[in-house]
Amino acid sequence: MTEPRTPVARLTGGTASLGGRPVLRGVDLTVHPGEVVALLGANGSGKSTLVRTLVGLVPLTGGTIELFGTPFARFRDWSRIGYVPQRTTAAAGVPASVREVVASGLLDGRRLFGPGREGRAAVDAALDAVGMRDRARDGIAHLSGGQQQRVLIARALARRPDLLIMDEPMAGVDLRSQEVLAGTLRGQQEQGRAVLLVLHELGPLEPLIDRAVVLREGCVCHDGPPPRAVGQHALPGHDHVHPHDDHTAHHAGMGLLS
Ligand SMILES: Nc1ncnc2c1ncn2[C@@H]1O[C@H](COP(=O)(O)OP(=O)(O)OP(=O)(O)O)[C@@H](O)[C@H]1O
Repeated sequence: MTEPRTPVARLTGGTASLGGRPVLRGVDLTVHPGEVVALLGANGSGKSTLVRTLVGLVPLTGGTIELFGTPFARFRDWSRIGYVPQRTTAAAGVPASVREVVASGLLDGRRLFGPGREGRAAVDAALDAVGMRDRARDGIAHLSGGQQQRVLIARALARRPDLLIMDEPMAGVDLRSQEVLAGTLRGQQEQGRAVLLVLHELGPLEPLIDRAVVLREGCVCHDGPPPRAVGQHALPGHDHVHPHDDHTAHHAGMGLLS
């Protein structure tokens, strides 16, 4: 008999409030090793809040989180988790080079993760993985939105995370960046590492998704196979608009997996 594998993340009965308003209202979510899980739902359904509770950016008001089998309060092994936040235009004001941003992904608490040479190799590998090695010395502010997204993915990949969490990585990015993202998902899958990604629709990533969890008004209304072909737009209550969606993803996305 095989040992049941410890989930990489488990949220049980999770509740959270923002600005005094309940945003998560009793959410159960489990991510197993090697799984690629999509978190779907309409604007404001609580997707970002959910992933932010998992990385400690939003406190739970009720329920429990376990990461790699360890209760949240005792979890210290943050280098096993990579987090790519929802992209904003804030990067435009950051005077850092691509390499510096990626290297910052190796900061673990107050110390650099690993010795210098090993750290540099990890940064190079992450830059290669997203096709940005040749831009390493460029300022992040000089990149397109999609390229900035790739740098943030590389920043998370530099840790070689066992759980990679990405919040709307497809929003408003170009075709090449979508391809990089799909390659990242495949790479994680092949290495038996888990991915949790917030998406507003499955789109061309659908074949790479093992399971979809759909939130509606802070509750899980579906947890199972990805809603096939018709995508998330067929789900009741779907009404998603995205502020930085430039429609590139929708028009160019079909070439993603070819
Ligand atoms: N800092 C905040 N203070 C108060 N309310 C907030 C705050 N951040 C988010 N909210 C509200 O919490 C709810 C859930 O937001 P959240 O960003 O988790 O949803 P989402 O499903 O990720 O939405 P989107 O698809 O638009 O990113 C929304 O109604 C939002 O307006």
